[in-house]
Parts: sequence; C-alpha cells; structure tokens
Amino acid sequence: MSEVTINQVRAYTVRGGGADYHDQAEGHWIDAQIATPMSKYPEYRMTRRSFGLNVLGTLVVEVEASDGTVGFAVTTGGEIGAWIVEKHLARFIEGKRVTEIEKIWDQMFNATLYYGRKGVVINTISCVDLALWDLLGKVREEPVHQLLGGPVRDELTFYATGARPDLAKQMGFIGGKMPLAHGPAEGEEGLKRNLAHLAEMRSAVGDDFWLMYDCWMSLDLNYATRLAHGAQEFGLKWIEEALPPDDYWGYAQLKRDVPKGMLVNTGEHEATRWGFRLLMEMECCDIIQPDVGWCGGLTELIKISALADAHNKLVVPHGSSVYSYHFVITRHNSPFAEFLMMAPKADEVVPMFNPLLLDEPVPKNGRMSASALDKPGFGVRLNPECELARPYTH
Ligand SMILES: C[C@H](O)[C@H](O)CC(=O)C(=O)O
Ligand SMILES: [Mg+2]
Repeated sequence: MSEVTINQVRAYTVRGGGADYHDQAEGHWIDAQIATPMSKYPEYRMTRRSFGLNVLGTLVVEVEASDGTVGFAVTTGGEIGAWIVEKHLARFIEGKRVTEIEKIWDQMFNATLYYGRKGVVINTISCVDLALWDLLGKVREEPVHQLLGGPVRDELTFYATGARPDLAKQMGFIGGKMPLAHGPAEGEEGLKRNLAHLAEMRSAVGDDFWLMYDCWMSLDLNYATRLAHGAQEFGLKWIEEALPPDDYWGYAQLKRDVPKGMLVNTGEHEATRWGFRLLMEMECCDIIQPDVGWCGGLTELIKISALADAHNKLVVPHGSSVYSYHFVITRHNSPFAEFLMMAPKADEVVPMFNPLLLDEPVPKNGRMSASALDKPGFGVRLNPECELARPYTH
C-alpha cells in the first residue's frame, strides 16, 4: 500500500451550487437581503450576488493513484484554484506516495507563502488535501473518520442555517441560525427590524430551541454590542461573525461586552493554525468555526482542533458537508455540527453540496448516524450530470 504513488492531479471547475453554495439561482434565501461588509453601499445591499459573492464557483480536484484509484474533493475556488493546482501545486503532488499527506501540505503551503496564506490559495490547498485524504481512504478501503481515529459517538446532531428556523425545528434540528438582514448603514430602523425578526422567530419556535444570528462580517463593535444586548431578551444563543475577520481586537472586546451566557462565535473566514491561534490567544470567541474546505483542509484542521482543545474551545466547523462530518464524529470538542439548508426556501433538507455529489448523506430528524459515513474515503461520488470544465492542464 505504501508503494502506491500519485500519478496525476487534475483540477476542474463547475457552476451552480456545489461547494460554492452561494452560487445559486435567483430567488434563493441565501441571496435575499443579508447584511454584509458591502451593505453600506445601497447599490450592493439587496443581494449578495450584486457584489459578486458567487464569482468564484466550485473547484474540483482529482488525484489518481498508480493503482488506478481516484480520490477527489470540492471547495470554493473555481478557475483561480484550478490554475494554482495545475500550474503550481501539481509538482508537489505527482510522484509522491499516497501516504505523504503531511509533506505535500507543507510543501504546498510554504511554496505559496509569497502569494498565499489565506483566501483562494488556502481554499485550493484545502481541496488538494481533502482529495488526498479521500484517496488514502479509498486505497485503504476505510472511511476517513477511521483514519482520524474513529468515531467518539454514535451519531451527529445538527443545527440548521437558513431563513426558516421555525421549519428547521419541525425538521428535528437542535437550533436555527438566521442570516442578519440589516447592517449599521440602515441605522436604528434596521436594528429594530433585526430584533423584531428575532422576536417573531422566538415566538414561533418557543423557549428551548436555539436561535442564532449570522452577521457575515457586516457589523462594527458598537452595533454588534447593541444587537447582542437587544437580543438577550429573545434568548439569542450566539452572535456569529459579527465583525470583519481581521478585527481580532474588536472580537476580544465584543466577547467581553456581550450579555453573560451569550456566545461569540467566528472563524469561517479564518485559516491555518496561526490564524486560529490569534483568535484563541486573544480570547476572541467561544466556539471556533473553521470551514474544512477553506482553513487548510483536514491536515490543518487536526492541528487547529488540538490547539482549540488545549484552550478549552469547541470546534464546530462551518458548512463543509462530508468533510466536516468525518471530522466532527471523531472529536470530543466538536459536540454538534452545522447543516446549511440549501433548498431555495429552506423548507426541506437537501444535500449541502447539491447537486454536485452523489451519496452525500443528510441529517434525518436533525441527526446522522456514524454508520452513514461508513464508506471508503469521504464516501461520495461526483454527479456525472454536473458538467466539469478543465480550464488548465500541466
Ligand atoms: C447565511 C450566511 O450569510 C452564510 O451564507 C453562511 C454562513 O455564514 C454559515 O453557514 O455560517
Ligand atoms: Mg457563518
């Protein structure tokens, strides 16, 4: 097995849903009015597609081994990611043994430091890394969660992210995280509307169901603090990604200033052990939320999670579908998982990376048994009906 080597890496792009889950058709809840760092410009306030949230599209990376086994993974990265894989990263992958994941990660990261570290470069490295874990699992005929040490519980429990926490409750989820609609540029009236919406949802779901607000980097410290205090009477469980990801100082202050018991969570746009180290050492948040496809992949998430454990922080990955499920089931400090509701009206459970993957497991009644993950690698296949393009070769 250790003699199986990697013959070829190939990078493709695909449009319409998939790992770039913001790449949805018009009318989807995820493209309704949602507060963003661009909301201060009225012309970019009403939809996120207006400022280009979906420009990247999905990146698919395949790695083919000398025995013919193919591993693959998907992330947000599109054509830029495909270029990075084909024109730069391929040299660190092809010819290596399928077990050399740590060394490949180190070479990819260090060779791209001069233009990388975060953003689309680290998304791309994450995608290659996940494809390598998928390949190793398939070569060994074991699920990735077994390669990580095996499940620590029998099932995953999920909260749902979407526009309809009231329906998520009926579907068996433990909580509902809503997008915040209005940002600071919409003033007192917007703040009132944000709180009124939370109040309305609280009366729809009752007292015990978790409700959270996802602020997608859109607020400033003063607004976030006022929102948190206003939201306390409606039992807001956490305020998420309230500030721009580089404002570690603001997060540290926010965490000190929110009502006692309310959680401050962030990290979906943070990357690598060093970024998360800052969040933790500066006491920026309660739960860190790395996206497995954006933070550096599984190889990096293992390190981030160990660091979090030593800081008594929970790790609840952002989105990331199977890449997150295989990890969360193996970690004591990841007690539950996120499920992004990708049905346009958030009124039914559809696979998170719909329609790109086949066999992508979904929660039933808000839960997923560990046995649903018992297939080699990450246990998913590419849907042949999704048209892949290979814009570059090497
Ligand atoms: C709903 C949020 O604005 C975003 O699209 C997803 C997200 O941040 C999350 O799932 O967390
Ligand atoms: Mg979020």
